[in-house]
This record gives sequence, structure tokens and C-alpha cells, in this order.
Amino acid sequence: MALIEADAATASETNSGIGISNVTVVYGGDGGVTALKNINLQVKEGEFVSLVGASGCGKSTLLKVVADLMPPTGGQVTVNGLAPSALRKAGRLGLVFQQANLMPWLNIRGNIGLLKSLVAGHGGTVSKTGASVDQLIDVVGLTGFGEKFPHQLSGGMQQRAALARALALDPAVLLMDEPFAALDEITRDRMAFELMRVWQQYRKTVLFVTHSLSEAVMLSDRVVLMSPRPGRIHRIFDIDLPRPRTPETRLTEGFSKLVLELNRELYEVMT
Ligand SMILES: Nc1ncnc2c1ncn2[C@@H]1O[C@H](COP(=O)(O)OP(=O)(O)OP(=O)(O)O)[C@@H](O)[C@H]1O
Repeated sequence: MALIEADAATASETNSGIGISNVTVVYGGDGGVTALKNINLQVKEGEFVSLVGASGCGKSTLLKVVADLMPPTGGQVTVNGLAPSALRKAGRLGLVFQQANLMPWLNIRGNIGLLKSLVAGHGGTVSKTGASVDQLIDVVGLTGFGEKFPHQLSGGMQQRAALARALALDPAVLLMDEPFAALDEITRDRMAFELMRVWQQYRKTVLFVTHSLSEAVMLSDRVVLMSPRPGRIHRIFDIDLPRPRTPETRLTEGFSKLVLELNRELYEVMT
């Protein structure tokens, strides 16, 4: 089936969410590394789904395929019914990685607005429903820091700016690959709650890669446990903990049980 490549900025939200059908990725051609094998996953619009699993099980590869950073060897991905390439061209994929990768010569306001102006400059249609740069600065807790430069901000603040930059595009989906992994534990913990607060506000569809099982349980509606060699979906856990989740959620029996079960199963697939 040929996917529509145009008009992603105004695409109807039918077939909304992320559809991953039979995705296989082989690095290096025939006889190479099969990083993913027949992955099938539907992420509903507004859902927060995390990918967890042992190192090398293909989490980042799957995120890259959805982000149109690499094509799958086989299978198909759709975002709101469209090819990811169409969404990327329209500037409607929000990406956040481990490193904030802010432009050192631009202040925070300039960094947050940068992609938006680049997309517009390349003839893309920037969605008009997105929040303004100033609103986003407030939303991510950087009020008063808009004129500062990246080197004047802590790692956590830089990641807040990276999140605001992704949200500035009013993305159809937020794709996050270990966004807090480079932060110290206290900041990381705080950022997870900040992300939940922002997510509650915008209800973006999120695909989130993490090594932390407790982070995945705290944030997600569902956690996808992957198994390695070749990367497959081993089991999907429904996280039915009530929202909004708070630091106290961690003290509940339901939370501990889910983390324990995930841990147990993770060790099982690794052995
Ligand atoms: N560019 C590449 N060329 C060849 N093999 C690769 C390439 N990138 C990843 N791989 C291999 O594909 C498999 C999946 O890698 P991927 O980085 O997606 O896993 P991951 O679960 O994200 O790992 P980690 O948790 O360590 O980041 C691994 O075996 C990895 O060595």
C-alpha cells in the first residue's frame, strides 16, 4: 500500500497513533545483524508507551524507524495513518534524545523556535495549533531563562529546552530515546514528573525508550518488554496505576509489583 506523502500538517486524525506492522530491520544486508524481527505494535493516540529490554534488543532501532531516521528492511510504520517521512517533512515528529543538542550560539528562546522556523523556511506547514515559544518556556519550567545560552543551563534545564523545542512543532508524536539517561539521579527523577505534567497537559502520543524499569512503570500506560537476538516484543504490560502519579505512587503495592514482575521477566528473557 502506498502511503500518502503529502499534507501531513493537516492530516485527519483517523488511523491516529502509531502503527507498526511486521517491522524487520537487518543491519548490513543478508547475513547481517537482525536487530528487529516482525515487530507489531499499535500505540493509540494520546497513549504513553515505553520500550524496555536488555541492551541490544532493538529499542533505539525501533524508535529510529518510527522517527524516519532509517527505513525498515521489511514491514511498515504509520503515524496518524501517514508514512513517518511525510510527518517528518511537515515537522510533525518531535524527537528528544539523551543529549539535548542545543545550538550553543542561540539562546534558549532561539533554540526552542529554531526547528519551527526551519520547517517553515523549507516550505513545510507549521501547525498553527502549537503553543508559542514563550508559553513553552513556561510549560517546561524555564521561565526567566529564555535569554540564557545553553552553557549557562544545567543538564536538566537543557533537556527541558529540548522537550520544549520538540513540542514547539506541535508534533503528532513525541519520540524519546533515553532522554534522562545523562542526568544525575535526582534530576532524572524530577524530570520524569515534569514530563508527566507536560504530557497530561498536551496528551501527545509518546514512544519512550528507557533502561529504567521503574521510570517506565511510573510514566507509561503500557510497557513493551523486548527480547534480544533478534529483537522481538516479548510481552506488553498494562500499567493500570491511577493518574496523576506522584512520588507517593512509588510507595504503593501496585507499583512495586509491576516493577518486580518486569524485572523478573527481563531476567528470564536474558537467560
Ligand atoms: N549501525 C549499526 N550497524 C550494525 N549493527 C547495529 C547498528 N546499530 C545497531 N546495531 C545492532 O542492532 C542491535 C539493536 O541495537 P539497538 O541500538 O537498537 O538496541 P538497544 O536495545 O537500543 O540497545 P541499548 O539499550 O544498548 O541502547 C544490536 O545488536 C546492535 O549491535
